[in-house]
Amino acid sequence: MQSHSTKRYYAPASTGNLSVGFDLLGAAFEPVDGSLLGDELLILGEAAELSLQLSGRYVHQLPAATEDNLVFKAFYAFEQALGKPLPRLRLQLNKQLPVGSGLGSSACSIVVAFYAFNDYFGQPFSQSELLQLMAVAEGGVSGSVHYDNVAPSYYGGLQLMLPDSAQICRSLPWFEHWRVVLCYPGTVLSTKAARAVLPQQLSLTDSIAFAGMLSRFVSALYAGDEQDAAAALQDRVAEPARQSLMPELLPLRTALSEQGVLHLGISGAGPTVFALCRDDAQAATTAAYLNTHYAKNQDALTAICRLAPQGARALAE
Ligand SMILES: Nc1ncnc2c1ncn2[C@@H]1O[C@H](COP(=O)(O)OP(=O)(O)O)[C@@H](O)[C@H]1O
Ligand SMILES: N[C@@H](CCOP(=O)(O)O)C(=O)O
Repeated sequence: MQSHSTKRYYAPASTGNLSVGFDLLGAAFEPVDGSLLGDELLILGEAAELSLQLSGRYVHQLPAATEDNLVFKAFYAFEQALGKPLPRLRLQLNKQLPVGSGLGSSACSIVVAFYAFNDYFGQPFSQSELLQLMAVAEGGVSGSVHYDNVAPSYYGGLQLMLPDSAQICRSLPWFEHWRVVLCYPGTVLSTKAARAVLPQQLSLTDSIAFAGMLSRFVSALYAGDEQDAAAALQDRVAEPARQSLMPELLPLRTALSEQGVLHLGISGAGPTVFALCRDDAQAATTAAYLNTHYAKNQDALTAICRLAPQGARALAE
């Protein structure tokens, strides 16, 4: 039961890379049916000890020890960054995103936690300071700092990372009628493991292709050229190395492409795939197709989404 002083916070799921922007591009998504696809954190009150209750559809995928939970770690990281002791909180994490899924699950818990602590303790950190704390925490999980999940989950929308810029990232335009079907098969693939297969170096040809395709995508978004934007969704960095971890990707892409789907790519580090659809009708048939041909077990999740304009936020109590 919630007490009167309970505060509720939420952060949305995100797709890192969006095929064309390895570690540099990420989008927050929300189901078109109005449901929430993301983690929720409740601050139930204050107490002598920090505590965390766990609930939600994917609670069974979380580490058994509370101390290993990223929400717990986020509290201590927040306190350390602040440089003064904070009152201990009674927390509840409603874990609605599968872990090791490619839906930015670790980032989502990190983002909702830092957002909640910053709000609860009177906004001691600016947005970009908070985002940096989130990215460092995410780097602790995946093995290297990358912003392509924390930035969209925090700010919402489609975010392009801006290396060496104080602003860190910037929102890009999007085609409002586009739909994205996210399909998580129900099997776990850790981001760390999926990063371990990546090449340590790119050839000059691949480097130019990577920069070129990302530029083409961004330029097409600004030009309002939907066809060219979809055509630019090509991954020259991670996908070639990760195909062996996701052998169903190419056959699924071929089948969906024959049905007119604009693109099928790996969401984050996988195993979730995202299908870019031109409208609601195509998204519905694509969701049914992926549910039949890619979902593996009861943990599987298929959602028809649109870009989430809003990221982390407080929910009505
Ligand atoms: N609240 C949490 N949400 C997600 N993962 C968590 C959480 N707390 C701890 N973890 C651990 O963090 C790691 C997240 O794995 P990762 O492959 O990065 O997931 P994802 O790709 O879905 O973000 C796992 O080892 C998981 O046990
Ligand atoms: N750019 C990262 C994105 C990882 O996303 P996740 O949702 O799988 O954690 C990568 O491709 O490694």
